[in-house]
Amino acid sequence: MTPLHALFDGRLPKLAMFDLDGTLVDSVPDLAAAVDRMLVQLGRAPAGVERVRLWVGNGARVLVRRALAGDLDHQGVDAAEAEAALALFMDAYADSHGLTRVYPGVPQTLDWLREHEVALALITNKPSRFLPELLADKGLDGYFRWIVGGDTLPQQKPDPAALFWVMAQAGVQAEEALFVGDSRNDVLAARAAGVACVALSYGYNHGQPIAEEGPALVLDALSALVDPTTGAELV
Ligand SMILES: O=C(O)COP(=O)(O)O
Ligand SMILES: [Mg+2]
Repeated sequence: MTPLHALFDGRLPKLAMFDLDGTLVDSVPDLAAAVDRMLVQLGRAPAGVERVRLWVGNGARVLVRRALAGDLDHQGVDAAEAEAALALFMDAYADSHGLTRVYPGVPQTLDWLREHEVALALITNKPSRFLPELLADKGLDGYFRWIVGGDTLPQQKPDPAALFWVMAQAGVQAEEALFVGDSRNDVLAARAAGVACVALSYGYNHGQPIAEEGPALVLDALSALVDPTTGAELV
């Protein structure tokens, strides 16, 4: 039995919803390059990859505010300055996917799920304008029947709205659905939607172990989800 079967009482979910950054792709090098370009254009010091890794997860607007504040807690950032900086970041990040890598085992796992007739969806806080080209460039287009970007709905994760929207489109109940992510936002959104959450340990959770957020299962590689030999245990 695979860990996925174990999560669903020996069956498979009808729908698997995926986070993108930190789950399917390691996008921090490109995000950091764009953040640093923005900071330098503003006459500030670059932040560097390691700090930007701590700040990714709540979409571009919050990432820019964190970069301006130099801190995860982005209090006191001037709203007009943040909007101007966001425009610089959006320009800098456009079409820059060259340093972004697909994590090991991702295409194989998506293929497996597709072969087993699990419907697939993508729910990311990344602005939607970046998605078509990024997904195509990384060979991840064509898998997802529904794609929700950070600006597709008024709410972003950790709000569960996107999960509810996709489940309604798919005609699937929460008990028949899975969410796979890397951060606290993903675990919280899944919990609020009543959906089982699998988390990847390698992603970006603001420097904290994702196990602390209490997902149903933590994996070190996505392929372990559908591998009957891993012996992964439910937590
Ligand atoms: O762009 C972000 O901040 C995070 O995107 P994600 O929801 O795919 O992790
Ligand atoms: Mg993520």
